[in-house]
Amino acid sequence: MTIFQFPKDFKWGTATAAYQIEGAAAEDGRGPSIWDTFAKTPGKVFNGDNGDIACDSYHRYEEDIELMKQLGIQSYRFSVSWSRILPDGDGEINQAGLDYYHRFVDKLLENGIEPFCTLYHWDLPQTLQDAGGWESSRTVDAFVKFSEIIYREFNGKIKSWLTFNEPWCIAFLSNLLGAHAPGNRDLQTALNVGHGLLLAHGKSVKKFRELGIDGKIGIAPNMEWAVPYSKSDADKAASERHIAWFADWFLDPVFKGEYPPFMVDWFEQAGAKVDVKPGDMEMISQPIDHLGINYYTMSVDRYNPDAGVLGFEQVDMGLVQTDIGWPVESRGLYEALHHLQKYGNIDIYITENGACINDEVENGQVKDFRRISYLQQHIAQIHRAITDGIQVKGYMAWSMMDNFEWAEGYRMRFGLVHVDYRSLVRTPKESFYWYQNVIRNNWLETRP
Ligand SMILES: CCOCCOc1ccc(-c2cn(C[C@@H]3NC[C@@H](O)[C@H]3O)nn2)cc1
Repeated sequence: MTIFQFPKDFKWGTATAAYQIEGAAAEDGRGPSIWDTFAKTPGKVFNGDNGDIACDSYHRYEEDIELMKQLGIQSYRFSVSWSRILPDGDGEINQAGLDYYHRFVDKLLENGIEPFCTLYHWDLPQTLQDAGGWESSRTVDAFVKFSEIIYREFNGKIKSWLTFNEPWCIAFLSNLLGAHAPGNRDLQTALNVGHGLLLAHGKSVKKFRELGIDGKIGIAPNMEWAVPYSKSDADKAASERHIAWFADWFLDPVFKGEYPPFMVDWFEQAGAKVDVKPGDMEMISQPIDHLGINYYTMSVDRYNPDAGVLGFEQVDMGLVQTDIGWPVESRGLYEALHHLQKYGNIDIYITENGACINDEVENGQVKDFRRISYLQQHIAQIHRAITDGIQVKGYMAWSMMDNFEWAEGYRMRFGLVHVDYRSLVRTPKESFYWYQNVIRNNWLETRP
């Protein structure tokens, strides 16, 4: 057996997002978001599932926080529903929305749990989408207004902040691949959306500094590690495009003030170009304090000019897969963390990592041993990176509880806690108790 001791100030946590757990979609003044619209568009979400009820955490947050306390986490990552605060995106403030998040954050603090807040986790108010979405300066300005309201309201209560969750999903999954809301399938739109959200990020960070908010702020890209299928230059270039598509396309602007030139060229060959205005890149590259990284899987890539805009296909190498079909390869997390060092040795939080394992409750238990194996492998790789001097400061398992997994609806379960969506009964899984032990010890034990 090996013991991996973590630094004494390492933060163990879990993560969720508003639309995925809250429910109460039209309660207390909340306005519709693009996910309310998308989920109710036939054929977009498995089984026609939507977030009307979800885990009903809007009403059950005290029970959820009790489970977090039992788990022993130091930090809980959540997101704010923008359309609960500004129902039409940039108009009148809905005080009931602010009141809810005060009750919620106060309950976390009462229980000694640090609130780690994501401002934007995909639920754009529909009125802003109707007005052009992230391609429009109105949405960019509205995000700055929304973030300023939350900064001012929770200054002193919330000290860890993220502007955007998974820019790749917001820009490309949602506007090139069409798999997520609003479901566009156009490369130029995707590039415009990516630039819009980066501008909003930079302007919001600038506002955060101007207000003198007591805390730290960053952004949370999702990363997929990729290796070439063969030694050919074409396959090597394909895997490099894959990695850059998810990470560098957003992190080069934030840290270097420019898009990665080789990707700019690749997209231009595909007929699309970002319209960068004077001052944009200076605004986007406001210094940040930490980086959230969401990691789930890695890929073996082969060049294929017919395989979509990026010209790579993922080769099935027979790896164990989770129930959503993602290969399990924890070494990709280690490699991804080293890849990020080119931006400097910035504080990094693993803001999402977890496994889709769809085990159900049997005799009051959920024996999700495959999730334990996944978590153990990935946490071990984090320890390996820390040993190399990489500043990983925390780990937030995705997810605290089973929830609405976007286009997959409720069939895909990532939670440490099982949710029965009919009764809304929560049942801690075996992985909950395993993680509780890791947190209590602040070390990981590999099985003998
Ligand atoms: C038409 C082609 O479609 C291909 C699907 O391609 C992807 C890629 C990546 C994802 C994905 C999902 N998650 C988990 C979430 N992260 C944020 C949190 O809300 C979790 O629910 N991470 N990445 C989904 C789909």
